Amino acid sequence: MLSSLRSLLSATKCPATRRCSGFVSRTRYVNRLKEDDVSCAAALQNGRIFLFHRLSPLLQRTERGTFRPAALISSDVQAILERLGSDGSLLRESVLINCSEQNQAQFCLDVGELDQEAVEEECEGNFVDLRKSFFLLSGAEAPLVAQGQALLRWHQTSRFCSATGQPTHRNQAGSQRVCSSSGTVYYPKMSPVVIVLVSDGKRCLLGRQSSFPRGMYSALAGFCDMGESLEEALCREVAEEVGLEVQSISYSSSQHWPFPHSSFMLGCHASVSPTDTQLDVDHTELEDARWFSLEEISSALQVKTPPRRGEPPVLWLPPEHAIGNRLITEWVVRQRESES
Ligand SMILES: NC(=O)c1ccc[n+]([C@@H]2O[C@H](COP(=O)([O-])OP(=O)(O)OC[C@H]3O[C@@H](n4cnc5c(N)ncnc54)[C@H](O)[C@@H]3O)[C@@H](O)[C@H]2O)c1
Ligand SMILES: [Mg+2]
Repeated sequence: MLSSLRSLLSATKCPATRRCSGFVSRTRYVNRLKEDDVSCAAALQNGRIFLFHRLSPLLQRTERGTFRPAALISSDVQAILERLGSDGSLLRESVLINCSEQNQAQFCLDVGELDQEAVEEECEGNFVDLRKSFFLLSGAEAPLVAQGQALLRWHQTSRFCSATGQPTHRNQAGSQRVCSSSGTVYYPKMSPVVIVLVSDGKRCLLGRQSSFPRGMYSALAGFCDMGESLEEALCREVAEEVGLEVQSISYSSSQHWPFPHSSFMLGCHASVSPTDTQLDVDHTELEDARWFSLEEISSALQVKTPPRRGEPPVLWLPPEHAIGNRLITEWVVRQRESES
């Protein structure tokens, strides 16, 4: 089990290899901004800002009718805030996200204290709930918006030290908060979640929670317990949710996921014996879980928009930039290879 995890880990592409020169300097620049408040304040003056309103990102419609998150110039945001009656100090609450390939620092800012419609009119866009945004944005943009929302949420819920009850203060980048009384340093938190596509060699296993949109199924997922390894969490979740014992595991890839808060999704494939596929679904966790054939999954991958109200139910899968979709697509590729 562990050897297959190791071999897949070594074969997984590093994000830097997908980029051309400049990755190292950009990475070090972002790191410097996290440590140096003066440099970060200067970067903010020339940076790009992604606006949110009560954690919903601002999206603009493109000429092609698609959507993109609005990356506003810092000075434009400052002018808009002033026109809408904010004293200008709000801009300094921006939180550093990253640095673009054009070497511009990227920040996020929640303008929830301003009138939503007035900001939308000024910015020629709309604040769209993050779940809905995820189905409207492309693969490259959704993670940026998710990261921004996760950081803003963490700041909004970490204003006080959980040990002393005293206020915490952030650095300029927003990469940490410090208790004003004890000096305890807090960093943004994530919850590790294992997501696994189980296969019996011919079919793959998908489940749905009652909260999922109608017709949607995904790979099994669950939060890791304190002290568990990834492999232990995976075996426990599969046993708990569908009553199966996993035989082997291989690692695929990972992803930050903003729901319900900040999850760190660790994606794996797992196999069960073809003679041990009888499901015993825990209906307190899952509304349904079923085995699906390659044909069923292949046609579901073609469904790009969820069925409208009143239309007959149809199997559809998580959006392309969700790791669940990636695991399912990898399984389809492997099945086709093994059958050819
Ligand atoms: N990106 C993707 O493709 C994809 C696909 C499927 C699921 N997911 C995500 O995986 C997450 C976990 O899946 P799940 O809901 O089946 O988990 P789960 O099976 O562990 O069940 C959720 C329950 O676990 C408990 N729990 C334990 N630790 C928790 C923590 N740190 N935060 C919240 N609840 C905790 C709670 O009681 C909660 O109701 C979901 O939030 C979902 O958004 C992502
Ligand atoms: Mg689960």
